Amino acid sequence: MTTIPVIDISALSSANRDDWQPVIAQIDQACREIGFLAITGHGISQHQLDSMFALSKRFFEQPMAAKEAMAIANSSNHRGWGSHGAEQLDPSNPGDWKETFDMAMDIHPQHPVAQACPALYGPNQYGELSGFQQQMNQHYGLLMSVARRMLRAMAIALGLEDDFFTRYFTSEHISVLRMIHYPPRPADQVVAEGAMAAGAHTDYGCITLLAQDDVGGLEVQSKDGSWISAPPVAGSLVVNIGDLLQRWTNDVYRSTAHRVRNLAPGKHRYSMPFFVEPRYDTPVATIDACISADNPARYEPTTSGEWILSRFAATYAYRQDDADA
Ligand SMILES: O=C(O)CCC(=O)C(=O)O
Ligand SMILES: [Fe+2]
Repeated sequence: MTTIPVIDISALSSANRDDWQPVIAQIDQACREIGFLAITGHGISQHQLDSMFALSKRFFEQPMAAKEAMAIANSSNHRGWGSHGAEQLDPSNPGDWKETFDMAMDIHPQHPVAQACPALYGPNQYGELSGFQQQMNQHYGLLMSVARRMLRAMAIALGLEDDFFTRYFTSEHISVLRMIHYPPRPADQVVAEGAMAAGAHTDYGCITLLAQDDVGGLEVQSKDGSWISAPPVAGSLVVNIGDLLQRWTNDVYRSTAHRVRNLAPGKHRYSMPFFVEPRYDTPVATIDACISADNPARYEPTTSGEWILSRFAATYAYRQDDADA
């Protein structure tokens, strides 16, 4: 495979269930073979995506003090603005060069889910930008409706009830909308050969829906280890499988490593991943239909919250080791 498939999912919105099947088969094949696809016909207009990128640009152009006032480091539930660039510890070996903003459902600290799992639930930090909170929340709703359609298609493809996955997204799920700005690296920064704007990683959750601007640079690792480009396709969203869904499906669906190539000097890049993650107490036990003689059960049962928190912990340990090195 040298490209990721582009699939028009408009038939999934048909009232006639028979129309869904050809699209479901294409999605299923992409999830098994490469874990990455691009979708069109998802119902979010180019105009809406453009207005979100314009909002993102305005957001990141705010003065540093305004962004620092909503620093993710001051949030107990991973919401707000983060900059790896500003915290670069070793300028001769710079890693990712990006700033981010994370938001999710805005939940009062007294809500039972926030009481039960304060590391994943709580308030957002929006700052002062006019209209920002409303636009982010409206876009979050649009993306969630696409995510539900995709999760329903995957459930049907795997021979499960239509709502096998979506039932864990009816309320208090932990999906996160992130905006990313990859600024140009400073002229005096020494960049190692092969340095990436975003290093190779897999995503934690069930699926990710990604909007990218027209700069390009996203690459996906294929089964043979080679890197293939996932170039911008106008109006599309990139969809990829995350580790939690790979685990749930006993590796039938693949969570694939991806990275973003370093940008040409002076270039800015903007992207917007939406990490689709179910309620913290979702039981994630290997789906029976994904177990066979050739593919025996590989994983112990876990919960969504336990899994996501273990991945956060691993990331922090890794970063800590990195800093100590
Ligand atoms: O910026 C991109 O295109 C990819 C971002 C990404 O993979 C991530 O944030 O998990
Ligand atoms: Fe990613």
